[in-house]
Amino acid sequence: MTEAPLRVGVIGARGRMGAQTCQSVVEAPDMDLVAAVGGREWLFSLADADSQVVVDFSHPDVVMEHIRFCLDNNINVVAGTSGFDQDRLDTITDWLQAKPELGVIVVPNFAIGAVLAARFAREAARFFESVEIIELHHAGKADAPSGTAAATARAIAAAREQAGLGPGPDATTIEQPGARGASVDGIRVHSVRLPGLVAHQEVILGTAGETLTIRHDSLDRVSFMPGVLTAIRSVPGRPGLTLGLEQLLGVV
Ligand SMILES: NC(=O)C1=CN([C@@H]2O[C@H](COP(=O)(O)OP(=O)(O)OC[C@H]3O[C@@H](n4cnc5c(N)ncnc54)[C@H](OP(=O)(O)O)[C@@H]3O)[C@@H](O)[C@H]2O)C=CC1
Ligand SMILES: O=C(O)C1=N[C@H](C(=O)O)C[C@H](O)C1
Repeated sequence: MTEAPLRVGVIGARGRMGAQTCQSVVEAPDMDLVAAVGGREWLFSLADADSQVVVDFSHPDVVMEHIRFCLDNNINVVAGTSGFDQDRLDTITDWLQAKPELGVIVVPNFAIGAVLAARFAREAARFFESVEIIELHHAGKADAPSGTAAATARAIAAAREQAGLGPGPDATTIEQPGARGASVDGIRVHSVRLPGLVAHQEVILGTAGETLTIRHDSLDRVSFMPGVLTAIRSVPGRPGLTLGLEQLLGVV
């Protein structure tokens, strides 16, 4: 017996990622796109359409409200929107206690190369005195630093702490505000915004006499789609909160 297609809704459907996601869901033989909404005013149509999974590519200011709405209406969530910190993840975990059958997957970056690059950076972190991140994105990006860079920085900081490494040597005594980038858990993150870019990140590690650069480039938003479809297929069978694609792809 063939299974019925998964009923999928998309929030942020008119946006860069939302539009690409709608197209990929329509093309997937095992999914039906049952609702495609811009924002808050049409959220109810996700429930009316009996969505099983909702994918969110909206804005950091509203994504939590969207997740809450979905859980209240018994819908699993794949959240690709940026802006998640530990407080937000803890809040989702609290909400899920009342809905133990539902799943939420929060993914900072759906591109396989980005997932691998973050893993390689985490592995390399303990061998180098210093590390900084440069992330480069299109000029329309809502936030800085990127969610990918923030997640990478947090993972690197945790790996450094576990290895007993303190702050890297940094002799800057005079600097203009911002010149050294933002500090995420003590890791410097520099954000570049330019028309022509899509989504790019370099992790540069340095120690005596050598550097290692781990770079990933998304040149087209199709790079995110295999990961998005994997998360949609997985979430109904993964109750609770899942952070990142690593477990789904076996990159652990
Ligand atoms: N996890 C990943 O791999 C990726 C994540 N992202 C993230 O996805 C998010 C969206 O990116 P992108 O598609 O480029 O952004 P866009 O600006 O192109 O699209 C955002 C969409 O969200 C809607 N939206 C914006 N603000 C609100 C609001 N206040 N309330 C309701 N809806 C709102 C917009 O609606 P309207 O059209 O009506 O303005 C639009 O449809 C970002 O956080 C980005 O960082 C992006 C790429 C990959
Ligand atoms: O806004 C984007 O474009 C992207 N956002 C995500 C992020 O903030 O990390 C993922 C990717 O970098 C593209």
